Amino acid sequence: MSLKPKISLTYFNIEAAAEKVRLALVMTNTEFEDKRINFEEWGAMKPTTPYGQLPLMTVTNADGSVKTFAQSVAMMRWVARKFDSTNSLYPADADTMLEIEEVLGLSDDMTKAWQPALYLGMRHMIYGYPEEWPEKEATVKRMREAFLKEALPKFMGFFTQKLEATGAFFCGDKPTIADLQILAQLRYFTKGAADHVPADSLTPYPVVTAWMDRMHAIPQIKAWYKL
Ligand SMILES: N[C@@H](CCC(=O)N[C@@H](CS)C(=O)NCC(=O)O)C(=O)O
Repeated sequence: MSLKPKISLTYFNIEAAAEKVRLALVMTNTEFEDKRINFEEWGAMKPTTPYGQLPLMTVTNADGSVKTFAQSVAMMRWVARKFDSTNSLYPADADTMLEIEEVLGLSDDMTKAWQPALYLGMRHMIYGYPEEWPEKEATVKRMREAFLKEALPKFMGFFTQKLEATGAFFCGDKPTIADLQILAQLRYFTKGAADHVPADSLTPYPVVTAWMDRMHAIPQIKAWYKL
């Protein structure tokens, strides 16, 4: 019998990049240490990490060997491939994989559209930039409002089309890692988590919010968020 490796996931005490990995671990009923550090601890830890970024995942195998990995999407794919006994979260079959990867690519495109507006408002905090220039706050506001007005409806339209075609999840009748990544990505827009991004930003997209409700009703996810 092969024993499951011990997994420790280190990130900040937020959802963001680590949440899709946590969701893959939760969905596959894989025990893990959910290690959350604060920004002060991060200052000391950053120079010791391979790429100066979190999340990091440490895997301790049954033979005692230990390896640490970066890159959240790689972690999510690995967890799903390795631990999903139903083989439906990220099947190895090439045709299914292509469908899943297409949706993951679409989600990445949305992230690229959002990140400039997000990071301009946060980089003084994360990277310690000495950031007070005139018009900064107004620029952040303008960029975030432009995202909500132009890019968000475009991506919600794409997501709606995909979900209407299946009537269930992004790639068929079962959730895959594409659903996990997009759920983690969209929850942010329902929480009032960023300035100028209202908690009802997704209300105009009922097909997408109904899918979010479906995801939140999955027993492991429901328990994870204590819903
Ligand atoms: N491609 C990486 C990106 C990781 C990343 O951007 N991490 C950010 C937080 S979301 C970070 O560690 N920022 C702190 C820093 O750069 O000092 C991944 O998906 O894991």
